[in-house]
Amino acid sequence: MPTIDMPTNAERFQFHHLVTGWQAFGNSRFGWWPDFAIGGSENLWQQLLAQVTLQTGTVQVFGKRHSIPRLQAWYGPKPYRYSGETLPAQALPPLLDSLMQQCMERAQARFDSVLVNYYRDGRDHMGWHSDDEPELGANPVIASLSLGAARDFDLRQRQSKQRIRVSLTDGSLLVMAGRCQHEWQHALPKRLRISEPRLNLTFRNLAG
Ligand SMILES: O=C(O)CCC(=O)C(=O)O
Ligand SMILES: [Fe+2]
Repeated sequence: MPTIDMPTNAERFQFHHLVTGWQAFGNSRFGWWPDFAIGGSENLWQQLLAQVTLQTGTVQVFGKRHSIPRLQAWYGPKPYRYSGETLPAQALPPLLDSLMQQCMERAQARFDSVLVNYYRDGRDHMGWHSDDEPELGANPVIASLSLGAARDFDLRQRQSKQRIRVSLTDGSLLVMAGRCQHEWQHALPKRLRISEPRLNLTFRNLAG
């Protein structure tokens, strides 16, 4: 009988954690800096909410429109398309531009756009996906800056089902690079006991 290389339950549900700095899982690379914006995060929160226009959005699933479980805003030189909706191109407000420069330096990558997600409380969430829109290029680098309530962020390797869980704390920066968007999916699960809001900025490059 052929042996099937399936992970055991213990392997499947054992979470790996990230250490500070860069680390590789095969051809995927993660960068993790929990203290990236520590010190200024309270100010950032206030200023960002003043500069950013958050909107409710909808997605089309099997021909039906649903509102997405979070608020969002898009800034970049090109429109952002996802699940049947388009967010128009819009210049970055000054604060987002300066945060983008800092993230470029840390991530050693070029960015020109940012998707802002606002999670009103622990009910707001994001399901399993990869950031693999063709506009992002073959192996996109994505830098994710978090402010406000800490939320778990889960990653799962498509083939091995390996899992990583990282608590995206206030002021932290997570970078996904290499083959991450091919080999892994990620999600921000619901956390019903959390009543405080969270802001997340994912910097991306659409120019190519
Ligand atoms: O809010 C987060 O940390 C996840 C955001 C995300 O995965 C995305 O915008 O594609
Ligand atoms: Fe994502």
